[in-house]
Amino acid sequence: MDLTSRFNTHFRDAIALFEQCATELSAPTAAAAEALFLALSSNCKILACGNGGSAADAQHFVAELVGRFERERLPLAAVALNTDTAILTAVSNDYGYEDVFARQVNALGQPGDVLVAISTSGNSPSIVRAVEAAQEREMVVIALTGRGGGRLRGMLSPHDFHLCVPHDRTMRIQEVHSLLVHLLCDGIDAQLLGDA
Ligand SMILES: O=C(CO)[C@@H](O)[C@H](O)[C@H](O)[C@H](O)COP(=O)(O)O
Ligand SMILES: [Zn+2]
Repeated sequence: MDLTSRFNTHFRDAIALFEQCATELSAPTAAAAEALFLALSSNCKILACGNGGSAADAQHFVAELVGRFERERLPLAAVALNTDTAILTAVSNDYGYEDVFARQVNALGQPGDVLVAISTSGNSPSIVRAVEAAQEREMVVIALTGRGGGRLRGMLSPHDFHLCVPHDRTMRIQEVHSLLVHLLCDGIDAQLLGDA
């Protein structure tokens, strides 16, 4: 097995996708970063959720906001909904896994808050329900998806933001999501602290 050649193909596929995303996603990601800054400036908060690798992305995003990204600044109001094992197990056990994030959105979400919903397929029921709950609570939704956006595509309103990676492979989509998380952090800090 020629792993070197295999990995070379991965690098080239990732480079081509990042090139395409630079063209297609820079503007919508800038708009999403502006919405996040506006919410934080209005004393609203950010909730983030995802499953599996996307759960890690949601935690990563929130850690950059509550801790810091590249520059010193005040901590920012953000919560990852996929981190508290007592809540995750209780809600899954008592209501079903589909409600695991929606229940927390209903507990914490206020009008003007932002839900960052991360799903490579756009079809995970727990994420779909979280988005429904956020919309019922008049929150703004920023959806990071792939594969055309799945069910989430048809649910988003003109006030929401859809960052859909134009690829069908989960690993490739997640690689771009990881960059998008950093761009959103960079965009918030640039608006807070100026260009650096
Ligand atoms: O990271 C990976 C695969 O690369 C997995 O853990 C993956 O995130 C899980 O299968 C998720 O449950 C997929 O959910 P979603 O992205 O379709 O919402
Ligand atoms: Zn993964």
